[in-house]
Amino acid sequence: MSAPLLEVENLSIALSQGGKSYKAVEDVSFAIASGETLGLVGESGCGKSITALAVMGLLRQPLSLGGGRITLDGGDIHNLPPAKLRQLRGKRIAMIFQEPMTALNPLSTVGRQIAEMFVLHAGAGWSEATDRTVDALRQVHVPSPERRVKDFPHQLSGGMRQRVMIAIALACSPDLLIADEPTTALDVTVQAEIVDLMQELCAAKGTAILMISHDLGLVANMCRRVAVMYAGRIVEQQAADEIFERPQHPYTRGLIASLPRLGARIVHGRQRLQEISGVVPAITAFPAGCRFRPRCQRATDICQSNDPPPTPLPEDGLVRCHHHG
Ligand SMILES: Nc1ncnc2c1ncn2[C@@H]1O[C@H](COP(=O)(O)OP(=O)(O)OP(=O)(O)O)[C@@H](O)[C@H]1O
Repeated sequence: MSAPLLEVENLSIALSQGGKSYKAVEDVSFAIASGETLGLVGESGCGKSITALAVMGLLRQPLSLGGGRITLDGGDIHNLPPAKLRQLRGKRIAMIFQEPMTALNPLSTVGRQIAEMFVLHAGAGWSEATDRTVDALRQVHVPSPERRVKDFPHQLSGGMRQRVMIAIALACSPDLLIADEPTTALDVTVQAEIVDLMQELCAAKGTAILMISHDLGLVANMCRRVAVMYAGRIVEQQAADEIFERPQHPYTRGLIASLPRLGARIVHGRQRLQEISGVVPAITAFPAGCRFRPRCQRATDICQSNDPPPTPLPEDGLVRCHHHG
């Protein structure tokens, strides 16, 4: 891989609760090169979103940076003064969230919210920004953009709002887009359109993507590499096709088995999917040894007593399991 654009090294995120400190995320490392796509996948509560917040420099109490380094082009993000960090967000790193309604200002027209990006981050005047806004809406295939700029977020459908979020995020051609479950709240047909659009625009602008999702199928389809997260740690990281061909961690296998497949057995009109039994443990109750042990069919004594260290796999991959393969 060429020199990384973003490098996250041994990231830990601390959670303060009831006078105690817990590690919500521990020893997480990954890198993304310019224009590359990396998927971060895992069930709800594994620590994907707070990892993204750490990359954006947006961790707030009770969460804080517990250790490690996050660098963009070699510069430590967390050492930047607040004003520089604000500049970096939007201009170099942009983020799209699951529910655009919470990220958009309900009291401001969508046109104004896009134009602000050009004014704040690209030094444009308001009249130039307004012209560029219409173009930006056209790029994300919003019909009649000249009229839509005057709409407020509640006047748009969920899919159109997410297109507006993409227009805002990509307005200044950022180096990195972090997309946190960007399609989860949308209808399946709209989901595919939004993913295609995001990929197409990022490829045209050379923007790298950190795609966060619980859906391994979606992530593997659109990303070159995939990092699988479980209970605050990356348990496997590999090229996307390798993850499907040769999954190494029992958790990754479980995620694959729970994906709907074409041609799979249909029982009572529905596909029977294999769910991973049990739930992700709470941060305050991570089990000793391997954190996946209570849910793992391969677990043996060593999994209870010893935390599995990261084992290197070919092509910069890694797995954390005593019985991988
Ligand atoms: N502000 C907060 N205060 C306390 N705990 C938090 C806070 N934010 C997140 N957490 C906890 O941190 C853990 C990881 O949360 P995170 O949102 O990163 O998970 P996730 O993998 O992105 O799942 P989801 O898709 O549901 O957001 C969860 O146990 C969550 O309850």
